[in-house]
Amino acid sequence: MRLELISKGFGMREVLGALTLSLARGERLAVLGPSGIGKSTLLRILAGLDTEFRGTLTGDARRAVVFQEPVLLPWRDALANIVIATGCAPELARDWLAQVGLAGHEAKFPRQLSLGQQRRLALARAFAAAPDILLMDEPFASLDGETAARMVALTDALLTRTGAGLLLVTHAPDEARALNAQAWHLSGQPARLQKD
Ligand SMILES: Nc1ncnc2c1ncn2[C@@H]1O[C@H](COP(=O)(O)OP(=O)(O)OP(=O)(O)O)[C@@H](O)[C@H]1O
Repeated sequence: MRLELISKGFGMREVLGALTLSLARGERLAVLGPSGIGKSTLLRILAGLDTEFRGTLTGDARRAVVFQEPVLLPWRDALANIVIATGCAPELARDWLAQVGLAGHEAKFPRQLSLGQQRRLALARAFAAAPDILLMDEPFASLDGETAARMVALTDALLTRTGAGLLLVTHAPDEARALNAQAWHLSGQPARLQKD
């Protein structure tokens, strides 16, 4: 997957300036920067969720996105949340639930799960889609320290096991380090990407 961005703005305001970013399976990249700089905007472009930009996005990598809020279907149980979103077989969904430590929680509804468990369900759903690249937007924010550390370790293990690439948007350099992700910084107005 390769993005050659000329610019991205909202209305008259240019948020992102020219930048080039390539990412393949097995590669890990973290995009850091202050609040409001354009990190989520960049992730949404890479995810294919925002096509209103000047530039080109090329490649046929399968992508899955994990947002800060788990964005689950409230009236469907954990298993159905994965099956409906990905179209995968129930057995595969069950296997992914087990891999994120949610075996036995298949029939629970999102409101019956803690925030940490909901985040793990969202992670299982993302991996069940068999992505080449996992795009994560502040996925560890607002979890307590221990839960966040466990989730980072789990993400690291699943990325290694599946060979998926990672683009992580975060405020936290230590998350990038813990995931062995190369850190890039967004700064300036309009924002540019700089290697650490
Ligand atoms: N749909 C939109 N319409 C108008 N402006 C927007 C829209 N989405 C984002 N922006 C603006 O673009 C800028 C970048 O926003 P973005 O959410 O990408 O920043 P961020 O770096 O992800 O911030 P945070 O770390 O707080 O999530 C902000 O000034 C924001 O107000």
